[in-house]
Amino acid sequence: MSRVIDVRGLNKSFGDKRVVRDVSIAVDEGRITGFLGPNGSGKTTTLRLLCGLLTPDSGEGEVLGLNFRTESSRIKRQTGYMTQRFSLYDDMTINENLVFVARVYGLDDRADRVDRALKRLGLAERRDQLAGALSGGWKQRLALAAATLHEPKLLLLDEPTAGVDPKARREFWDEIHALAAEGLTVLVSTHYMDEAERCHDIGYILHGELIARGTGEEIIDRSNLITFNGEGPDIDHLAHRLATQAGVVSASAFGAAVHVSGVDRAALEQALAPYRQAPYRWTEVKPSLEDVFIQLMSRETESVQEGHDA
Ligand SMILES: Nc1ncnc2c1ncn2[C@@H]1O[C@H](COP(=O)(O)OP(=O)(O)OP(=O)(O)O)[C@@H](O)[C@H]1O
Repeated sequence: MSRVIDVRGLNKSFGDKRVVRDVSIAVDEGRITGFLGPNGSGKTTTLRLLCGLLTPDSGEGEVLGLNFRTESSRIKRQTGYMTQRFSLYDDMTINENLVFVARVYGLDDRADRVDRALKRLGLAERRDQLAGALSGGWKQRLALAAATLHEPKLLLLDEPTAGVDPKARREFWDEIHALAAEGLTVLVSTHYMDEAERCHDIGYILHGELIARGTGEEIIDRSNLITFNGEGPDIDHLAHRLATQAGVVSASAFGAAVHVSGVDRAALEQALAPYRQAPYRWTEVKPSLEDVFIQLMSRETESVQEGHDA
């Protein structure tokens, strides 16, 4: 398996605002890497730097075996990019949109390429429908068809399924995995837990820094987070009360249960002590990825309170 991205010390500022801070990242061929983090943490900017759409202030390394600073135009030609907003033409059909994209890229065998993309993404029967008349899920498929029409080696997806229903999201991700199985390397920014769980690897970005990296399992193991699952009456109020206790990083209701997490076992036990009796039932559970991300995000609140330099 070859290394598709190997970049070190990436920095980017807009004016006096540092948006990406010393990011180093390595990604192997055929891997799907998800970038998570709060709004404005630098996910989109990092993706754009890696494919040469933005020029970094500093950093070195290779993307697709090319120098990512001096050969960005060659990298761009082998990269597909799907932006957050639907960027195709509502008043053109699916087919017309794809033919148009093929022309803009100057692709050969246009009709064949478009046919293959339509078949692959299950769009063939809808080829004459106006893009503007499609539901969110079908629009995303069309956008994916357009972004992969030139058969890129690297695919960047910026919050690809925002506002798309779970079934369409699942199908979209099945397709992403099929593409990855053929060797396409995928970088995706997302806020959705189910998407994070479908990535091979995850990077968590906070204030432009890559503060956690690895598989979901590795990130959970390294978090040192302790989580208890509690059941009993009036769970919503219990979650609310526990959330403000010392030693509790997060307390959230999930249906009829509450997930309470912390990093200091003694302090967490102390917070739970008043409720360690009937009718409440507690079991220690493995933290979920969501529990860990909430903990990572709580560092943001702390650093804002401490006056993080912008
Ligand atoms: N072209 C630009 N000029 C100035 N500031 C920018 C530019 N692009 C992004 N920013 C700022 O950089 C910061 C990081 O933005 P970015 O879009 O990378 O974050 P993000 O993590 O992708 O956020 P979201 O989850 O909301 O999409 C934000 O404060 C944003 O306002």
